[in-house]
Amino acid sequence: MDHQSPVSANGLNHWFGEGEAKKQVLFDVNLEVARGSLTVLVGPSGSGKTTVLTLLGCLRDVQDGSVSLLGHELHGANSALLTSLRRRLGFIFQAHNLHNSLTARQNVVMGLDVHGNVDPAQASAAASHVLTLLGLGDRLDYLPANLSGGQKQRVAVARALVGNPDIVFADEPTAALDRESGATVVDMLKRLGRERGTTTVMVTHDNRILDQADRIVTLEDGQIVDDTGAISKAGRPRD
Ligand SMILES: Nc1ncnc2c1ncn2[C@@H]1O[C@H](COP(=O)(O)OP(=O)(O)OP(=O)(O)O)[C@@H](O)[C@H]1O
Repeated sequence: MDHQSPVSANGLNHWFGEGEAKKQVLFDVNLEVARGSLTVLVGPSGSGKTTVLTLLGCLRDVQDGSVSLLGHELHGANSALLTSLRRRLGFIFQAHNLHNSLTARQNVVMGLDVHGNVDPAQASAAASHVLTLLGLGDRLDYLPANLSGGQKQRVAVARALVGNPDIVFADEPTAALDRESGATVVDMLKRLGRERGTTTVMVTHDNRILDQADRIVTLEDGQIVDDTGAISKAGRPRD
């Protein structure tokens, strides 16, 4: 049915700044991600990981080269297309941006708002379900102020996943999590990959995730210098 890679970059270059200060930060990045896989971007600070993630996730305009997302070219895409594509994506960032006046469950329901008319009872049930899977079944009606950092991060993960996104983009999603919570999040992403074909692209330094990744792409100075794990394989080759 869907033989196309859900996300790919071809000859991707990117610059920040203007005039004298203009600086190229990505150089000819080529990447094709397999549906349902967990791909991890690693590399030193400043190597371009977040820039790649935000370009693939249509959070930044493509300046040069091509990004194909769910079969659509992002270079030159109009805002209507970008908006409709973003509805099919889930984002997990380190700064979890929860609404402080809303409960955990209400925050997760917000993740469904982009989908328009969702029955409130169904939305609430879906939010409860995902939060429970992430070990927060007894915290549904807590405000963020009464949750730990790790619990808040799991609420943010639930919010990203509740709408059944086709692709999840995550930037250090487990940094604030203890071992067990981190494992729960990764297990869930892997399971969604197997069962629903959800594709995850993640920036992380977390060794526990590297062990589970189907593919590890290493960036240095804006270039891919290593790419471990073939697109057609479900499991990363072990060395
Ligand atoms: N908004 C911006 N304006 C100017 N330069 C930027 C901007 N964002 C990133 N950069 C520069 O682009 C390069 C790549 O940054 P990026 O954040 O993508 O790297 P990273 O690998 O994600 O780093 P980290 O691991 O520290 O988050 C760095 O040199 C950074 O200083």
